[in-house]
Amino acid sequence: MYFDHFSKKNIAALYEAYEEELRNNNLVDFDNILIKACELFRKKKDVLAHIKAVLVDEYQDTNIIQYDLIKLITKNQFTDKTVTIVGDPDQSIFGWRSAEPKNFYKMYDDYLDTRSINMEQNYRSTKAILDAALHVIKQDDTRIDKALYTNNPVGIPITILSTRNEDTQAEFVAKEIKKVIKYSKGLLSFKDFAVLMRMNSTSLKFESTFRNRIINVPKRGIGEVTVKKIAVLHETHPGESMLETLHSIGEGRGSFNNGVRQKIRGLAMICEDVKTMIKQKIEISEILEFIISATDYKAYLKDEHYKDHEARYSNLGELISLSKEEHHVGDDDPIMSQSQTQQSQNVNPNNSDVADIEVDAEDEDDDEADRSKDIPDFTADDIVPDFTMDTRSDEEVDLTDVSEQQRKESFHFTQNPGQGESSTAPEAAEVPETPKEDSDEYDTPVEEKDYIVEFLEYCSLSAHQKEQEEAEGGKVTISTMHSSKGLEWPCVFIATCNEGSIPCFMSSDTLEEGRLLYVAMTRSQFFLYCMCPEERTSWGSYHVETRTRFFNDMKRKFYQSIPPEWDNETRAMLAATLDKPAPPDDDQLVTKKVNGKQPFGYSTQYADSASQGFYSQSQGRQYQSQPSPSSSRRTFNHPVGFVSASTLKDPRPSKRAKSKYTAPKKVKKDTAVKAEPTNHPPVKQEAKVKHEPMD
Ligand SMILES: Nc1ncnc2c1ncn2[C@@H]1O[C@H](COP(=O)(O)OP(=O)(O)OP(=O)(O)O)[C@@H](O)[C@H]1O
Repeated sequence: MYFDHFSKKNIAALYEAYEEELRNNNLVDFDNILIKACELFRKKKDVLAHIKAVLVDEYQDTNIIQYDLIKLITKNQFTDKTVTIVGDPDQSIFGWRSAEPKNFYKMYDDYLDTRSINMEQNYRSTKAILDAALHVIKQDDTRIDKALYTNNPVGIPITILSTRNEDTQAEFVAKEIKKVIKYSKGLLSFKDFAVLMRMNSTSLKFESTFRNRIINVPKRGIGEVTVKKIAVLHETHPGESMLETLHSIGEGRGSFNNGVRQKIRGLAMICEDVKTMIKQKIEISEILEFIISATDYKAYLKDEHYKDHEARYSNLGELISLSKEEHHVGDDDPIMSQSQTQQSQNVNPNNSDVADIEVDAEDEDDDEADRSKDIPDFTADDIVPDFTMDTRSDEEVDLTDVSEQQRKESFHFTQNPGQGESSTAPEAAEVPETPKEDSDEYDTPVEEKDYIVEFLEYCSLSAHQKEQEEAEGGKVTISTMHSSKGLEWPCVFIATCNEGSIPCFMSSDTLEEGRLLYVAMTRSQFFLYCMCPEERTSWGSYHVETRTRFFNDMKRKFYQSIPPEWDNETRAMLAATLDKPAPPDDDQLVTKKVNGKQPFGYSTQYADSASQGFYSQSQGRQYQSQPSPSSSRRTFNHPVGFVSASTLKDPRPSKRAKSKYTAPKKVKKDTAVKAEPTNHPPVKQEAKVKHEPMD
């Protein structure tokens, strides 16, 4: 309806106005970059004279104008140069932004001596993942078949797992990530996991669940880039305090988007409030409490320090208690002296950035393997089956020593004469004077804020964020399928593999949706989980969901409907796939079988001759696809919220599926990667087309 009213005429007028605005501001958008480059290369061919060769990657995503650009650069009297293009028609996923798979065939017309080289070896994924992904992509019967193979380990079948709804899906993923890290014994950390989804909106559930469970979410605050921009602005205005810079940004200085500007404005307001509190000699404990609350520091700790946020938060409590205690500053106190020296030499109290205060709870010197032990076990409400893996005591972060140490070394305060017991103001010599009413608050003498500055300075044991992240194994990636293109992770979860989501109800090109799922699946190196919630809520109402058609008729040996089981062989295969040394075998790591069957649905016969065993380059060790001798049998009980995918053909079509996807089989002529009737040789996977200079 909206579009009906918005006639083509209006759109044309709007576009003209948009172009005018770009011109007035001396700007070009991405499309214009291409258009203007083509214009330039047509008019001034000699600007291309220095180009010797052209290499185009992700060729399957080029559109018509990009193809013209390639031609302009490579085929004129100045630049009749070699061009090499690399692309995979099966990964053509940008049809909606005019990518043109037919560009592959155009190449043969325009470059007559084109040679193509098929690159069919996959170095990334296990054979099990490739098999499942090929099942999906092969449903496009218009595509050119290719003979993909890998010398990687067979691996384990992919997991296609039903969950009750999207909440339990996110819960499962959060817990499974922790479990896999734990069982991998140092092979994997958070950075090795990705959750991929068709639509951005799906990420919200994961973000909130990860906040609670893994405490690992994309940054929403003021990031590193913004901090750098603020610093540059500050430096270009000598004599201005940092707080003044923040205020000026809040009022519109510099190029920040509205969201960031608002955050900076908020930060400046917090600083102002703190200054006022200091002036009013408010107790440090109260100021601290205010800062913690105003900066939502608790949430920050949860986000950034998944492992020990509670311990860190209680450490802040310690700090507040400490600030309420009665202490005396000794002149010969080495800590005090050092602190004073630093302060008088270096510290401009006006620059103290309250938002950067970070209280570190412990030394992070434990290695990766030890860290994995720190991951808490699942709680009673776990939806993950009860694995028999040894759950040896997960070390809680012990703050006792830290707190004690901190207490010993802490900055000492004395009770402010005339104030109550809870007063935290320093002794008389260090009591800040109340600034004169008319004094410039930014010029407040250093001495006046000694007690605050020193206290904050001393207590701020901040670690560089990047080092911190590195120490904690990075972050789980949450990404759309489109954005995952070209990337890879040892463990990938694909969320909401349901009809309506993939293929997406908004897409008219089902084949492209299949390719998109193929791209997502082939991002994984070893573990691949395809999650299928049975119910979803959209716009306030429930829908029964159907698993995506792309999994229909998948061979049973290609997938399992329970989470992967772990044994030493799995871990050895994981290590071999990642080309890492395998951790020593662990008798506690139990192979589990479902009803006595082969745990993964893959029999040893499944492995082809090339992969009957597999070889770890790193260890020079030959592994066989045989069950571990230490394996024991186990039957799974599926707990609440966890539903076994007993069959991939869900007999119940969802309401949405019914309405949107009653006749999905027809291939739209203009959207498939269908070959034009042509005499050209077929293009296969990763076709490299090379054009030698023509005579
Ligand atoms: N010759 C090789 N030997 C060993 N490993 C390789 C080789 N070529 C590529 N790899 C590894 O295989 C993985 C995939 O490689 P790369 O990203 O170049 O492939 P790609 O074809 O661009 O993948 P995609 O298009 O699916 O994203 C990477 O981990 C890379 O290091």
